Amino acid sequence: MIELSNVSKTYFSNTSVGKRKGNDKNAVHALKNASLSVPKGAIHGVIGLSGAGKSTLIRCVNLLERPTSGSVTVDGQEMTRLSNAELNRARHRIGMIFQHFNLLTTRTVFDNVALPLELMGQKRHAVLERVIPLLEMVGLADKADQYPAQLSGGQKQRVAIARALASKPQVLLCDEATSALDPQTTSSILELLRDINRQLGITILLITHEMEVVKSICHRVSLISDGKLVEDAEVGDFFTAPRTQLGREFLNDFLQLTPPKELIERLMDAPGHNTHPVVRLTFSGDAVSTPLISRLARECGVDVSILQAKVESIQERTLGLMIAELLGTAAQTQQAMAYLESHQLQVEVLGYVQRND
Ligand SMILES: Nc1ncnc2c1ncn2[C@@H]1O[C@H](COP(=O)(O)OP(=O)(O)OP(=O)(O)O)[C@@H](O)[C@H]1O
Repeated sequence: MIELSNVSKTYFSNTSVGKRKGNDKNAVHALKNASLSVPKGAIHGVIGLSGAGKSTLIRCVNLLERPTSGSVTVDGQEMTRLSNAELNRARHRIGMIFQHFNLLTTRTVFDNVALPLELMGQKRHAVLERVIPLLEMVGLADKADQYPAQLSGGQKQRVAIARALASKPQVLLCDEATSALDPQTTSSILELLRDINRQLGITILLITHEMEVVKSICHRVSLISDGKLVEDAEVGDFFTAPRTQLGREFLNDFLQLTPPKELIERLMDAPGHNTHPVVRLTFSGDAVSTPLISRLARECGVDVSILQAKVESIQERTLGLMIAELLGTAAQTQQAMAYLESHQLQVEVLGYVQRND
């Protein structure tokens, strides 16, 4: 449904032709050869740090930003080749919501939702027939005559969602749609988006910097870093086995499983006299319910001192995480790590600590 093929976007500080040819030292390469494929009916998340290029990417889908190179295809139509008139028509099939809602403050709730229909030249009775059910769907039928200033953040986003759906789009783009909302309102908006996806079959592409959003509603996720898409995975896989260091950092921040500060201060990069490895273990699937830690003691002669542990449920997959110190000789701890890896645990050595006992 949405295909980005080698999309790059460079912002030039100076629009002169000579500078555009590559001499502009202040040019920002916000997207670098990004390729992405979102099938019909999917909810796809793009996660990344601030400045990574998320907004640029999502705005390239409906050409609010025109890519510098590459192609964007939505529902079989190559957006990057359309004339302005064709692009306007194509945009009716792509709804968009924003972090700060972008409602017109001088229009009522009803009139905000009606706006895209009016712009399409629809008659009043057709507008009425479309807007009332939309307001019912987002739970705001009783607020039709109110103005945005009279609404909460969550209610404003509901109006924005109804407005985005007014032209019966097949794709909904969500630009940090819940970032300005508290956690409870965030989950109610995410639930609404999930319902819209299920009931109307609308394909959703969302950008976020929050793992919770990805965990709650996405089927698949891409990780963006410095303008490049560096991971693309099923959500369950991303949460159980991120392939990049940045992916692991997002996961660790989300799970808040970092070694205690006191331990970090004592961690050494390399093993030394009387040191023991401190490891972060990630396990999923069968490994969660297997008593591997007690087997380490029996089979490798290694004691395990557990410093932190957590079990999370992510879209019907169970994920276990643990930070532990492995106590034994160098040969024993090596054997223990190999044993864990052979049972599909991911083992990351965080460093080494000295023990004097
Ligand atoms: N109109 C613009 N002109 C020049 N540079 C821009 C423009 N828009 C974005 N950038 C730059 O492009 C890079 C990517 O910005 P973008 O807004 O896409 O990132 P983001 O991941 O959405 O960040 P955030 O989460 O902070 O909104 C940044 O370095 C940003 O400063």
